[in-house]
Formats: sequence, C-alpha cells, structure tokens
Amino acid sequence: ILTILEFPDPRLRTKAEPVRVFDAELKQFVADMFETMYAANGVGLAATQVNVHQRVLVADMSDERNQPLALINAEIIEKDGAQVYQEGCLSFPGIYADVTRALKVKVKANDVDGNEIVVEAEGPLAVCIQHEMDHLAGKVFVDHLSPLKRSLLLKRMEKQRKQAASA
Ligand SMILES: O=C(O)C[C@@H](Cc1ccccc1)[C@H](O)SCc1ccccc1
Ligand SMILES: [Zn+2]
Repeated sequence: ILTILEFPDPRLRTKAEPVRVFDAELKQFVADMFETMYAANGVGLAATQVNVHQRVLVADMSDERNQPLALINAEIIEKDGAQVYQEGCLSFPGIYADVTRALKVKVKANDVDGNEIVVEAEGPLAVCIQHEMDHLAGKVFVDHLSPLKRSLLLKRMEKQRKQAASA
C-alpha cells in the first residue's frame, strides 16, 4: 500500500514524466497502485498522488471492483460534449464539488506492456480519466472551481482535519 499525498502537499503540483521503460518494475508499481486505490475505496488513482512522477493512472469504476484499467502516457485525442459530476479526490478527504468536464473522451495510451491502445470513455469513466490526467499535469479538481467556492471547501477541509485531529 502506497501513501497518498494530501493537499496542500506541493508535490501534488509536480508534472509527471512519460514512461519510457516497460519492465517488471513498472508492472509491480501498477499493481501497487491498484492495491492502494482499492484499499482507499477510490475509483481512480494517479501516480502523482503517491509521489511517483511518471505518467501512470489506474481506474476501476465497476461495482464488483473487477474492471481494472491502467493507462500509461495517456493523451486525450478527442473530446466531446460536457457533463457536471460531483467529484471527490483521495488527496482531499471529505470534500466533494461539482466539476464540469467533457462528456466523452478518446484516449491514446500504452498498456503495461508498452502496446499502444485507444480507449473511448464517456460518463463517469470519462470524468475519472480526465481527473487522473489532471493529477499527472499537477492540477487538482479544486483548480476548476471559482476562487470563492475553492476557499469555502478548503476551509471546511481544514475544519474537518482539526476536528479529526482533536477527536
Ligand atoms: O483522487 C483520485 O484521483 C481518485 C478519485 C477518482 C475520481 C474523482 C472524481 C470522479 C471520478 C473518479 C476518487 O476515486 S473519487 C471517489 C472517492 C473520493 C474519496 C474517497 C473515496 C473515494
Ligand atoms: Zn484526485
């Protein structure tokens, strides 16, 4: 299980580097990412969140937790439409906010063996992929909010943290 960085950790602002070597070590890292995501009840996780600055993201939106998707060096090659989705983030425990993102995305990526794949996603999976790709670019979901909304949410997160600390 890897440690997930929590905002405002500045390392969350790091831009991830492309993966160039597709070896057993990468496979082990991807397995560790899935283990960490499942343990945290997340539906997605970006390498940036575990302080590894390589373009790796994992996701599993299925209820049975049996549809793992690992995208390496993902790039959005087409996007379409718009949707509002109430997002959470493992790096911002306890806060959720509506974010508008593309409804559909077509993504070119590598699988863990280095083969090129194209994934078309829409709805929640499209939201998740865009959310994780933001992480890999050093962006976090509150960056999409108005300054007022962002400050209200971050104040509430701080309050929850203080309460949890004193509890
Ligand atoms: O922090 C992450 O990137 C994981 C997100 C992925 C996600 C965010 C927004 C929309 C779809 C997926 C979390 O899995 S969101 C759900 C969540 C949040 C906090 C704690 C547990 C689960
Ligand atoms: Zn997140």
